[in-house]
Amino acid sequence: MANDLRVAFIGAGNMAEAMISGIVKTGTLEPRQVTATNRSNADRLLELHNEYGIQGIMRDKLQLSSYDVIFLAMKPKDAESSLLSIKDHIRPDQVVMSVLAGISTEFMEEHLNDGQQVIRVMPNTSSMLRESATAISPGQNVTMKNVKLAKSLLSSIGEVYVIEEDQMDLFTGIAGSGPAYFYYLMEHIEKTAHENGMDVQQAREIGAQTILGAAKMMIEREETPTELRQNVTSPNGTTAAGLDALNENGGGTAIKAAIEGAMNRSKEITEQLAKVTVQ
Ligand SMILES: NC(=O)C1=CN([C@@H]2O[C@H](COP(=O)(O)OP(=O)(O)OC[C@H]3O[C@@H](n4cnc5c(N)ncnc54)[C@H](OP(=O)(O)O)[C@@H]3O)[C@@H](O)[C@H]2O)C=CC1
Ligand SMILES: O=C(O)[C@@H]1CCC=N1
Repeated sequence: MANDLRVAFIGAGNMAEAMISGIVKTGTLEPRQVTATNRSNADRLLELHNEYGIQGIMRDKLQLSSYDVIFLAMKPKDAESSLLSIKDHIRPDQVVMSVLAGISTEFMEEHLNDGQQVIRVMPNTSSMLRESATAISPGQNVTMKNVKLAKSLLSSIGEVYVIEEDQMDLFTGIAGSGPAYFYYLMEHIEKTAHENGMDVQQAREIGAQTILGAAKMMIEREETPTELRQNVTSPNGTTAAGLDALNENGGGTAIKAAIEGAMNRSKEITEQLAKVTVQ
């Protein structure tokens, strides 16, 4: 990565930190190449500076023209005002990468000047450990050079997938929101283990190692998840009893509902913002 590349984050919350951690701790960028901004929370900026060595400055002090990449990392409700606030302070050769759920490249392009380069990005908080599943969908004006830049920058926080934008809501339901489903699963593993007499910390380690092992099997082995599940399941054994209980209690339906619930919320954000803009 070029050592004169400069990246600014507008919005220095959880997602920005997860990305900054991955980018800086892997040495992909030097801390001096990264700036994070907030509108009002100065303590947070100091915290990020102390932890990662990056620059933290208030949003109104940010010299936008000095950055090659501008990440938008505030909440979707603040997208429109943020886009309008950067619109006339950036050049067409700078690229705006947004991690905001439900904010389309079309919406970004409409709120920026003609020809502006934008990329929609959906990472997840596992960026912190370089284990994100991150999707990118380039807008219509982006150069191949900047798509490559996005891929190499984001590969420092995990795997990168270039997808069609019409799959972005679904990707958000699976991968952007996905870590939370596994944390929820773990909360219930811990609770059940505790109710049955196990120490919570020990249950956490055992549960996490089990999820990690299963994830690695799916990544590294050739068998499908169905074959892997069948390999665990002895006839009339313990797994069969567990899976029967999962099915009887709507396990599969709940997983589908979670993914589609998040996906539909992403679509809804897009639609709500389009309405606000038209009014
Ligand atoms: N958390 C996650 O797992 C993921 C989140 N995302 C997306 O990332 C975005 C941020 O989420 P998250 O980090 O969780 O949110 P947070 O609430 O943790 O962070 C948002 C930050 O943005 C700042 N902010 C808000 N408006 C502005 C503005 N106009 N200019 C500068 N800074 C601003 C806030 O500080 P202040 O109020 O001081 O300005 C705050 O620090 C969301 O759009 C979400 O959809 C995407 C993938 C995963
Ligand atoms: O909950 C949210 O809206 C964000 C987007 C994906 C994960 N967190």
